[in-house]
Amino acid sequence: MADKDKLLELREAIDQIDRQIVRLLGERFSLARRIGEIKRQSARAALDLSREKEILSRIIDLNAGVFPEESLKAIYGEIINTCRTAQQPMKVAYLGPEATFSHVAAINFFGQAADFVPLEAIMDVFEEVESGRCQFGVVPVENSIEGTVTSTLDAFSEYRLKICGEVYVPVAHDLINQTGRIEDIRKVISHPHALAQCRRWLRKHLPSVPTEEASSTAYAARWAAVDPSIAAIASSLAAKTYHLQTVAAHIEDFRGNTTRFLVIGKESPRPTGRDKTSLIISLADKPGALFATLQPFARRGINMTKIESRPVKGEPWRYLFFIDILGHIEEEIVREGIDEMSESCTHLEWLGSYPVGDLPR
Ligand SMILES: C=C(O[C@@H]1C=C(C(=O)O)C=C[C@H]1O)C(=O)O
Repeated sequence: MADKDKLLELREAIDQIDRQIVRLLGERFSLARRIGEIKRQSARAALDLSREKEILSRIIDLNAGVFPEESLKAIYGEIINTCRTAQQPMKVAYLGPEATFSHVAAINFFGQAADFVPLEAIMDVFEEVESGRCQFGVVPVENSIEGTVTSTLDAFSEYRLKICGEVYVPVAHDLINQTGRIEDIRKVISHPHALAQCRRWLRKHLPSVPTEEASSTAYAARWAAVDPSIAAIASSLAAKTYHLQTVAAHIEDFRGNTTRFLVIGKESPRPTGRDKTSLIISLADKPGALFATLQPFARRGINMTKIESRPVKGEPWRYLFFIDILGHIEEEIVREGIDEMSESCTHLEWLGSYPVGDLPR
């Protein structure tokens, strides 16, 4: 057969497969909608992360190895995210404006099909979810260089919301402006953290150009979009969103900079087999109080991944402790550990159990 005929034949086979894929995607979407109706009748949550995890690992096993695994995961992730929206409108509040790293985290967790609502402050995100105007919210909780985002921790003691998931986002900073030319830059604008994280690069490449602080990297990008003399340090999503060009990518002085985000909602997901549990406790004012509260986990071999103290507002020198442990509250060993812990603290609140997020590679 001539090359031309062979090409036509193979392309016809691909067209045929695409028709099947699109038909099957529609069928999958309709089935998800029917499942959604049953869930509604029985007042079950639409989002079922443990079922999603089962599906994803089965899909990876089914793959004969020809199709690259990371791409398969990404495609399937997006299919599942879209099928979720057949069951429930996924309205997701995040710390805006558009193209912040919170937005990147929200897209990573909920896919492109969700309805994203940018808000001005972390408190607003909690408010929007508590009021039910959004089903979920995404807020930053910790950066690997700058440490804890204290306003997020503080909001947990004011709102009765649960953690539904965590997302780790690599923080890569790009220098962006209208032309992509370094010669056009008269001022560099960004969030103080981003400026601090790119200090050495700026000193080397733009030594005489002044910098100015903005309330977020995305605001800085918005600014650059209306002023050709300004460059912003922001995410590549910000460059795309505000139609800017990249002068230089990855200008951060330290690689591996990562931010952990929390997904908040009204209820926590079921166990998936690899989960984390978050708690807030307060202690009696006596020697060994913290030691006594943590012992129930140590004895059971439960790994504590984080402990952080925050002052109690209006009660000087009293503290709340935020604790993360590995495991789900529905696992007996975790439940018992928490029950025993509650005997030695003055207050204990379960913030949620949720799947452990993947660390960026
Ligand atoms: C379809 C379902 O609902 C949602 C969508 C899923 C999917 O598209 O595979 C899986 C779990 C749920 O988050 C289901 O529960 O089976």
